[in-house]
Amino acid sequence: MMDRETVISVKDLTKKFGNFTAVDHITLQVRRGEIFGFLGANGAGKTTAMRMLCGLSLPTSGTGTVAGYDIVRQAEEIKRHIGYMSQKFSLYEGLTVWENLNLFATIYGMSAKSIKDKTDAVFKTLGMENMRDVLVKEIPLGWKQKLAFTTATLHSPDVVFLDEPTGGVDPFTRRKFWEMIYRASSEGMTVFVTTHYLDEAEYCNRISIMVDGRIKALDSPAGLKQQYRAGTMDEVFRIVAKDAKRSD
Ligand SMILES: Nc1ncnc2c1ncn2[C@@H]1O[C@H](COP(=O)(O)OP(=O)(O)OP(=O)(O)O)[C@@H](O)[C@H]1O
Repeated sequence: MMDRETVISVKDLTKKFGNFTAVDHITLQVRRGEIFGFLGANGAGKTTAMRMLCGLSLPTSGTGTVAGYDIVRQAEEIKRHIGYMSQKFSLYEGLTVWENLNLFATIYGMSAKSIKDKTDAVFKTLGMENMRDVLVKEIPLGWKQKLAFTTATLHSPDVVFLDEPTGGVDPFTRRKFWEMIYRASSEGMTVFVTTHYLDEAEYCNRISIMVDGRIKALDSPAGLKQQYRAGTMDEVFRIVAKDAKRSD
């Protein structure tokens, strides 16, 4: 039986495309408030696995629950209880910062009052008050990422899935983005994040490393470094992924 603090739990999750097994029997559990890093080389199967966890794609076999809902039978419920941000985040470039927030909040079914309270708080925390009426296409990438994270979490989901959320920005801007992740996690939100930046892997509570559709390693950054006698996560990753066949 799953305990109440387990927010993601999957067993032998598998996805095949024809004869090709993109995700091969992965098993993992993630706790409430945990920051879980989902690493793997290109083509390892991260996005495919994440889509199944978000209720966007059905597994070929295996079982699992996200936020207490069954990934096969209750995909629609899952979509309501999670947030999702991908690298090509879904902001509307031709709308202002405020209009974007308002649009997503309305889609989530939030009341006018809670939209106002929440967005006022967001502008304040992010120091974005003076960007309220600026078109999204005119703000820097780092701000867009923060805004995309904010829109993905406005409805206080149990889990937020972040697919390479900080692609293309410098280490300082990435660090700032991670401050938002920590804040969300300290408020009890579970964060499931893929990244290619191994410095970011160090910020996670636990990490799994996928190779050719399978989870080859899973532990805290310190635990993995110890296990592989490595000084950095970069080294750990190279050791674990060295026999990968799919990486390009
Ligand atoms: N709809 C599909 N049909 C056929 N093959 C697919 C499909 N989606 C993904 N694949 C294949 O499954 C494998 C895993 O892809 P996936 O996008 O999940 O990897 P990833 O780990 O997210 O990689 P990246 O870091 O490059 O995004 C790849 O070999 C990909 O070509």
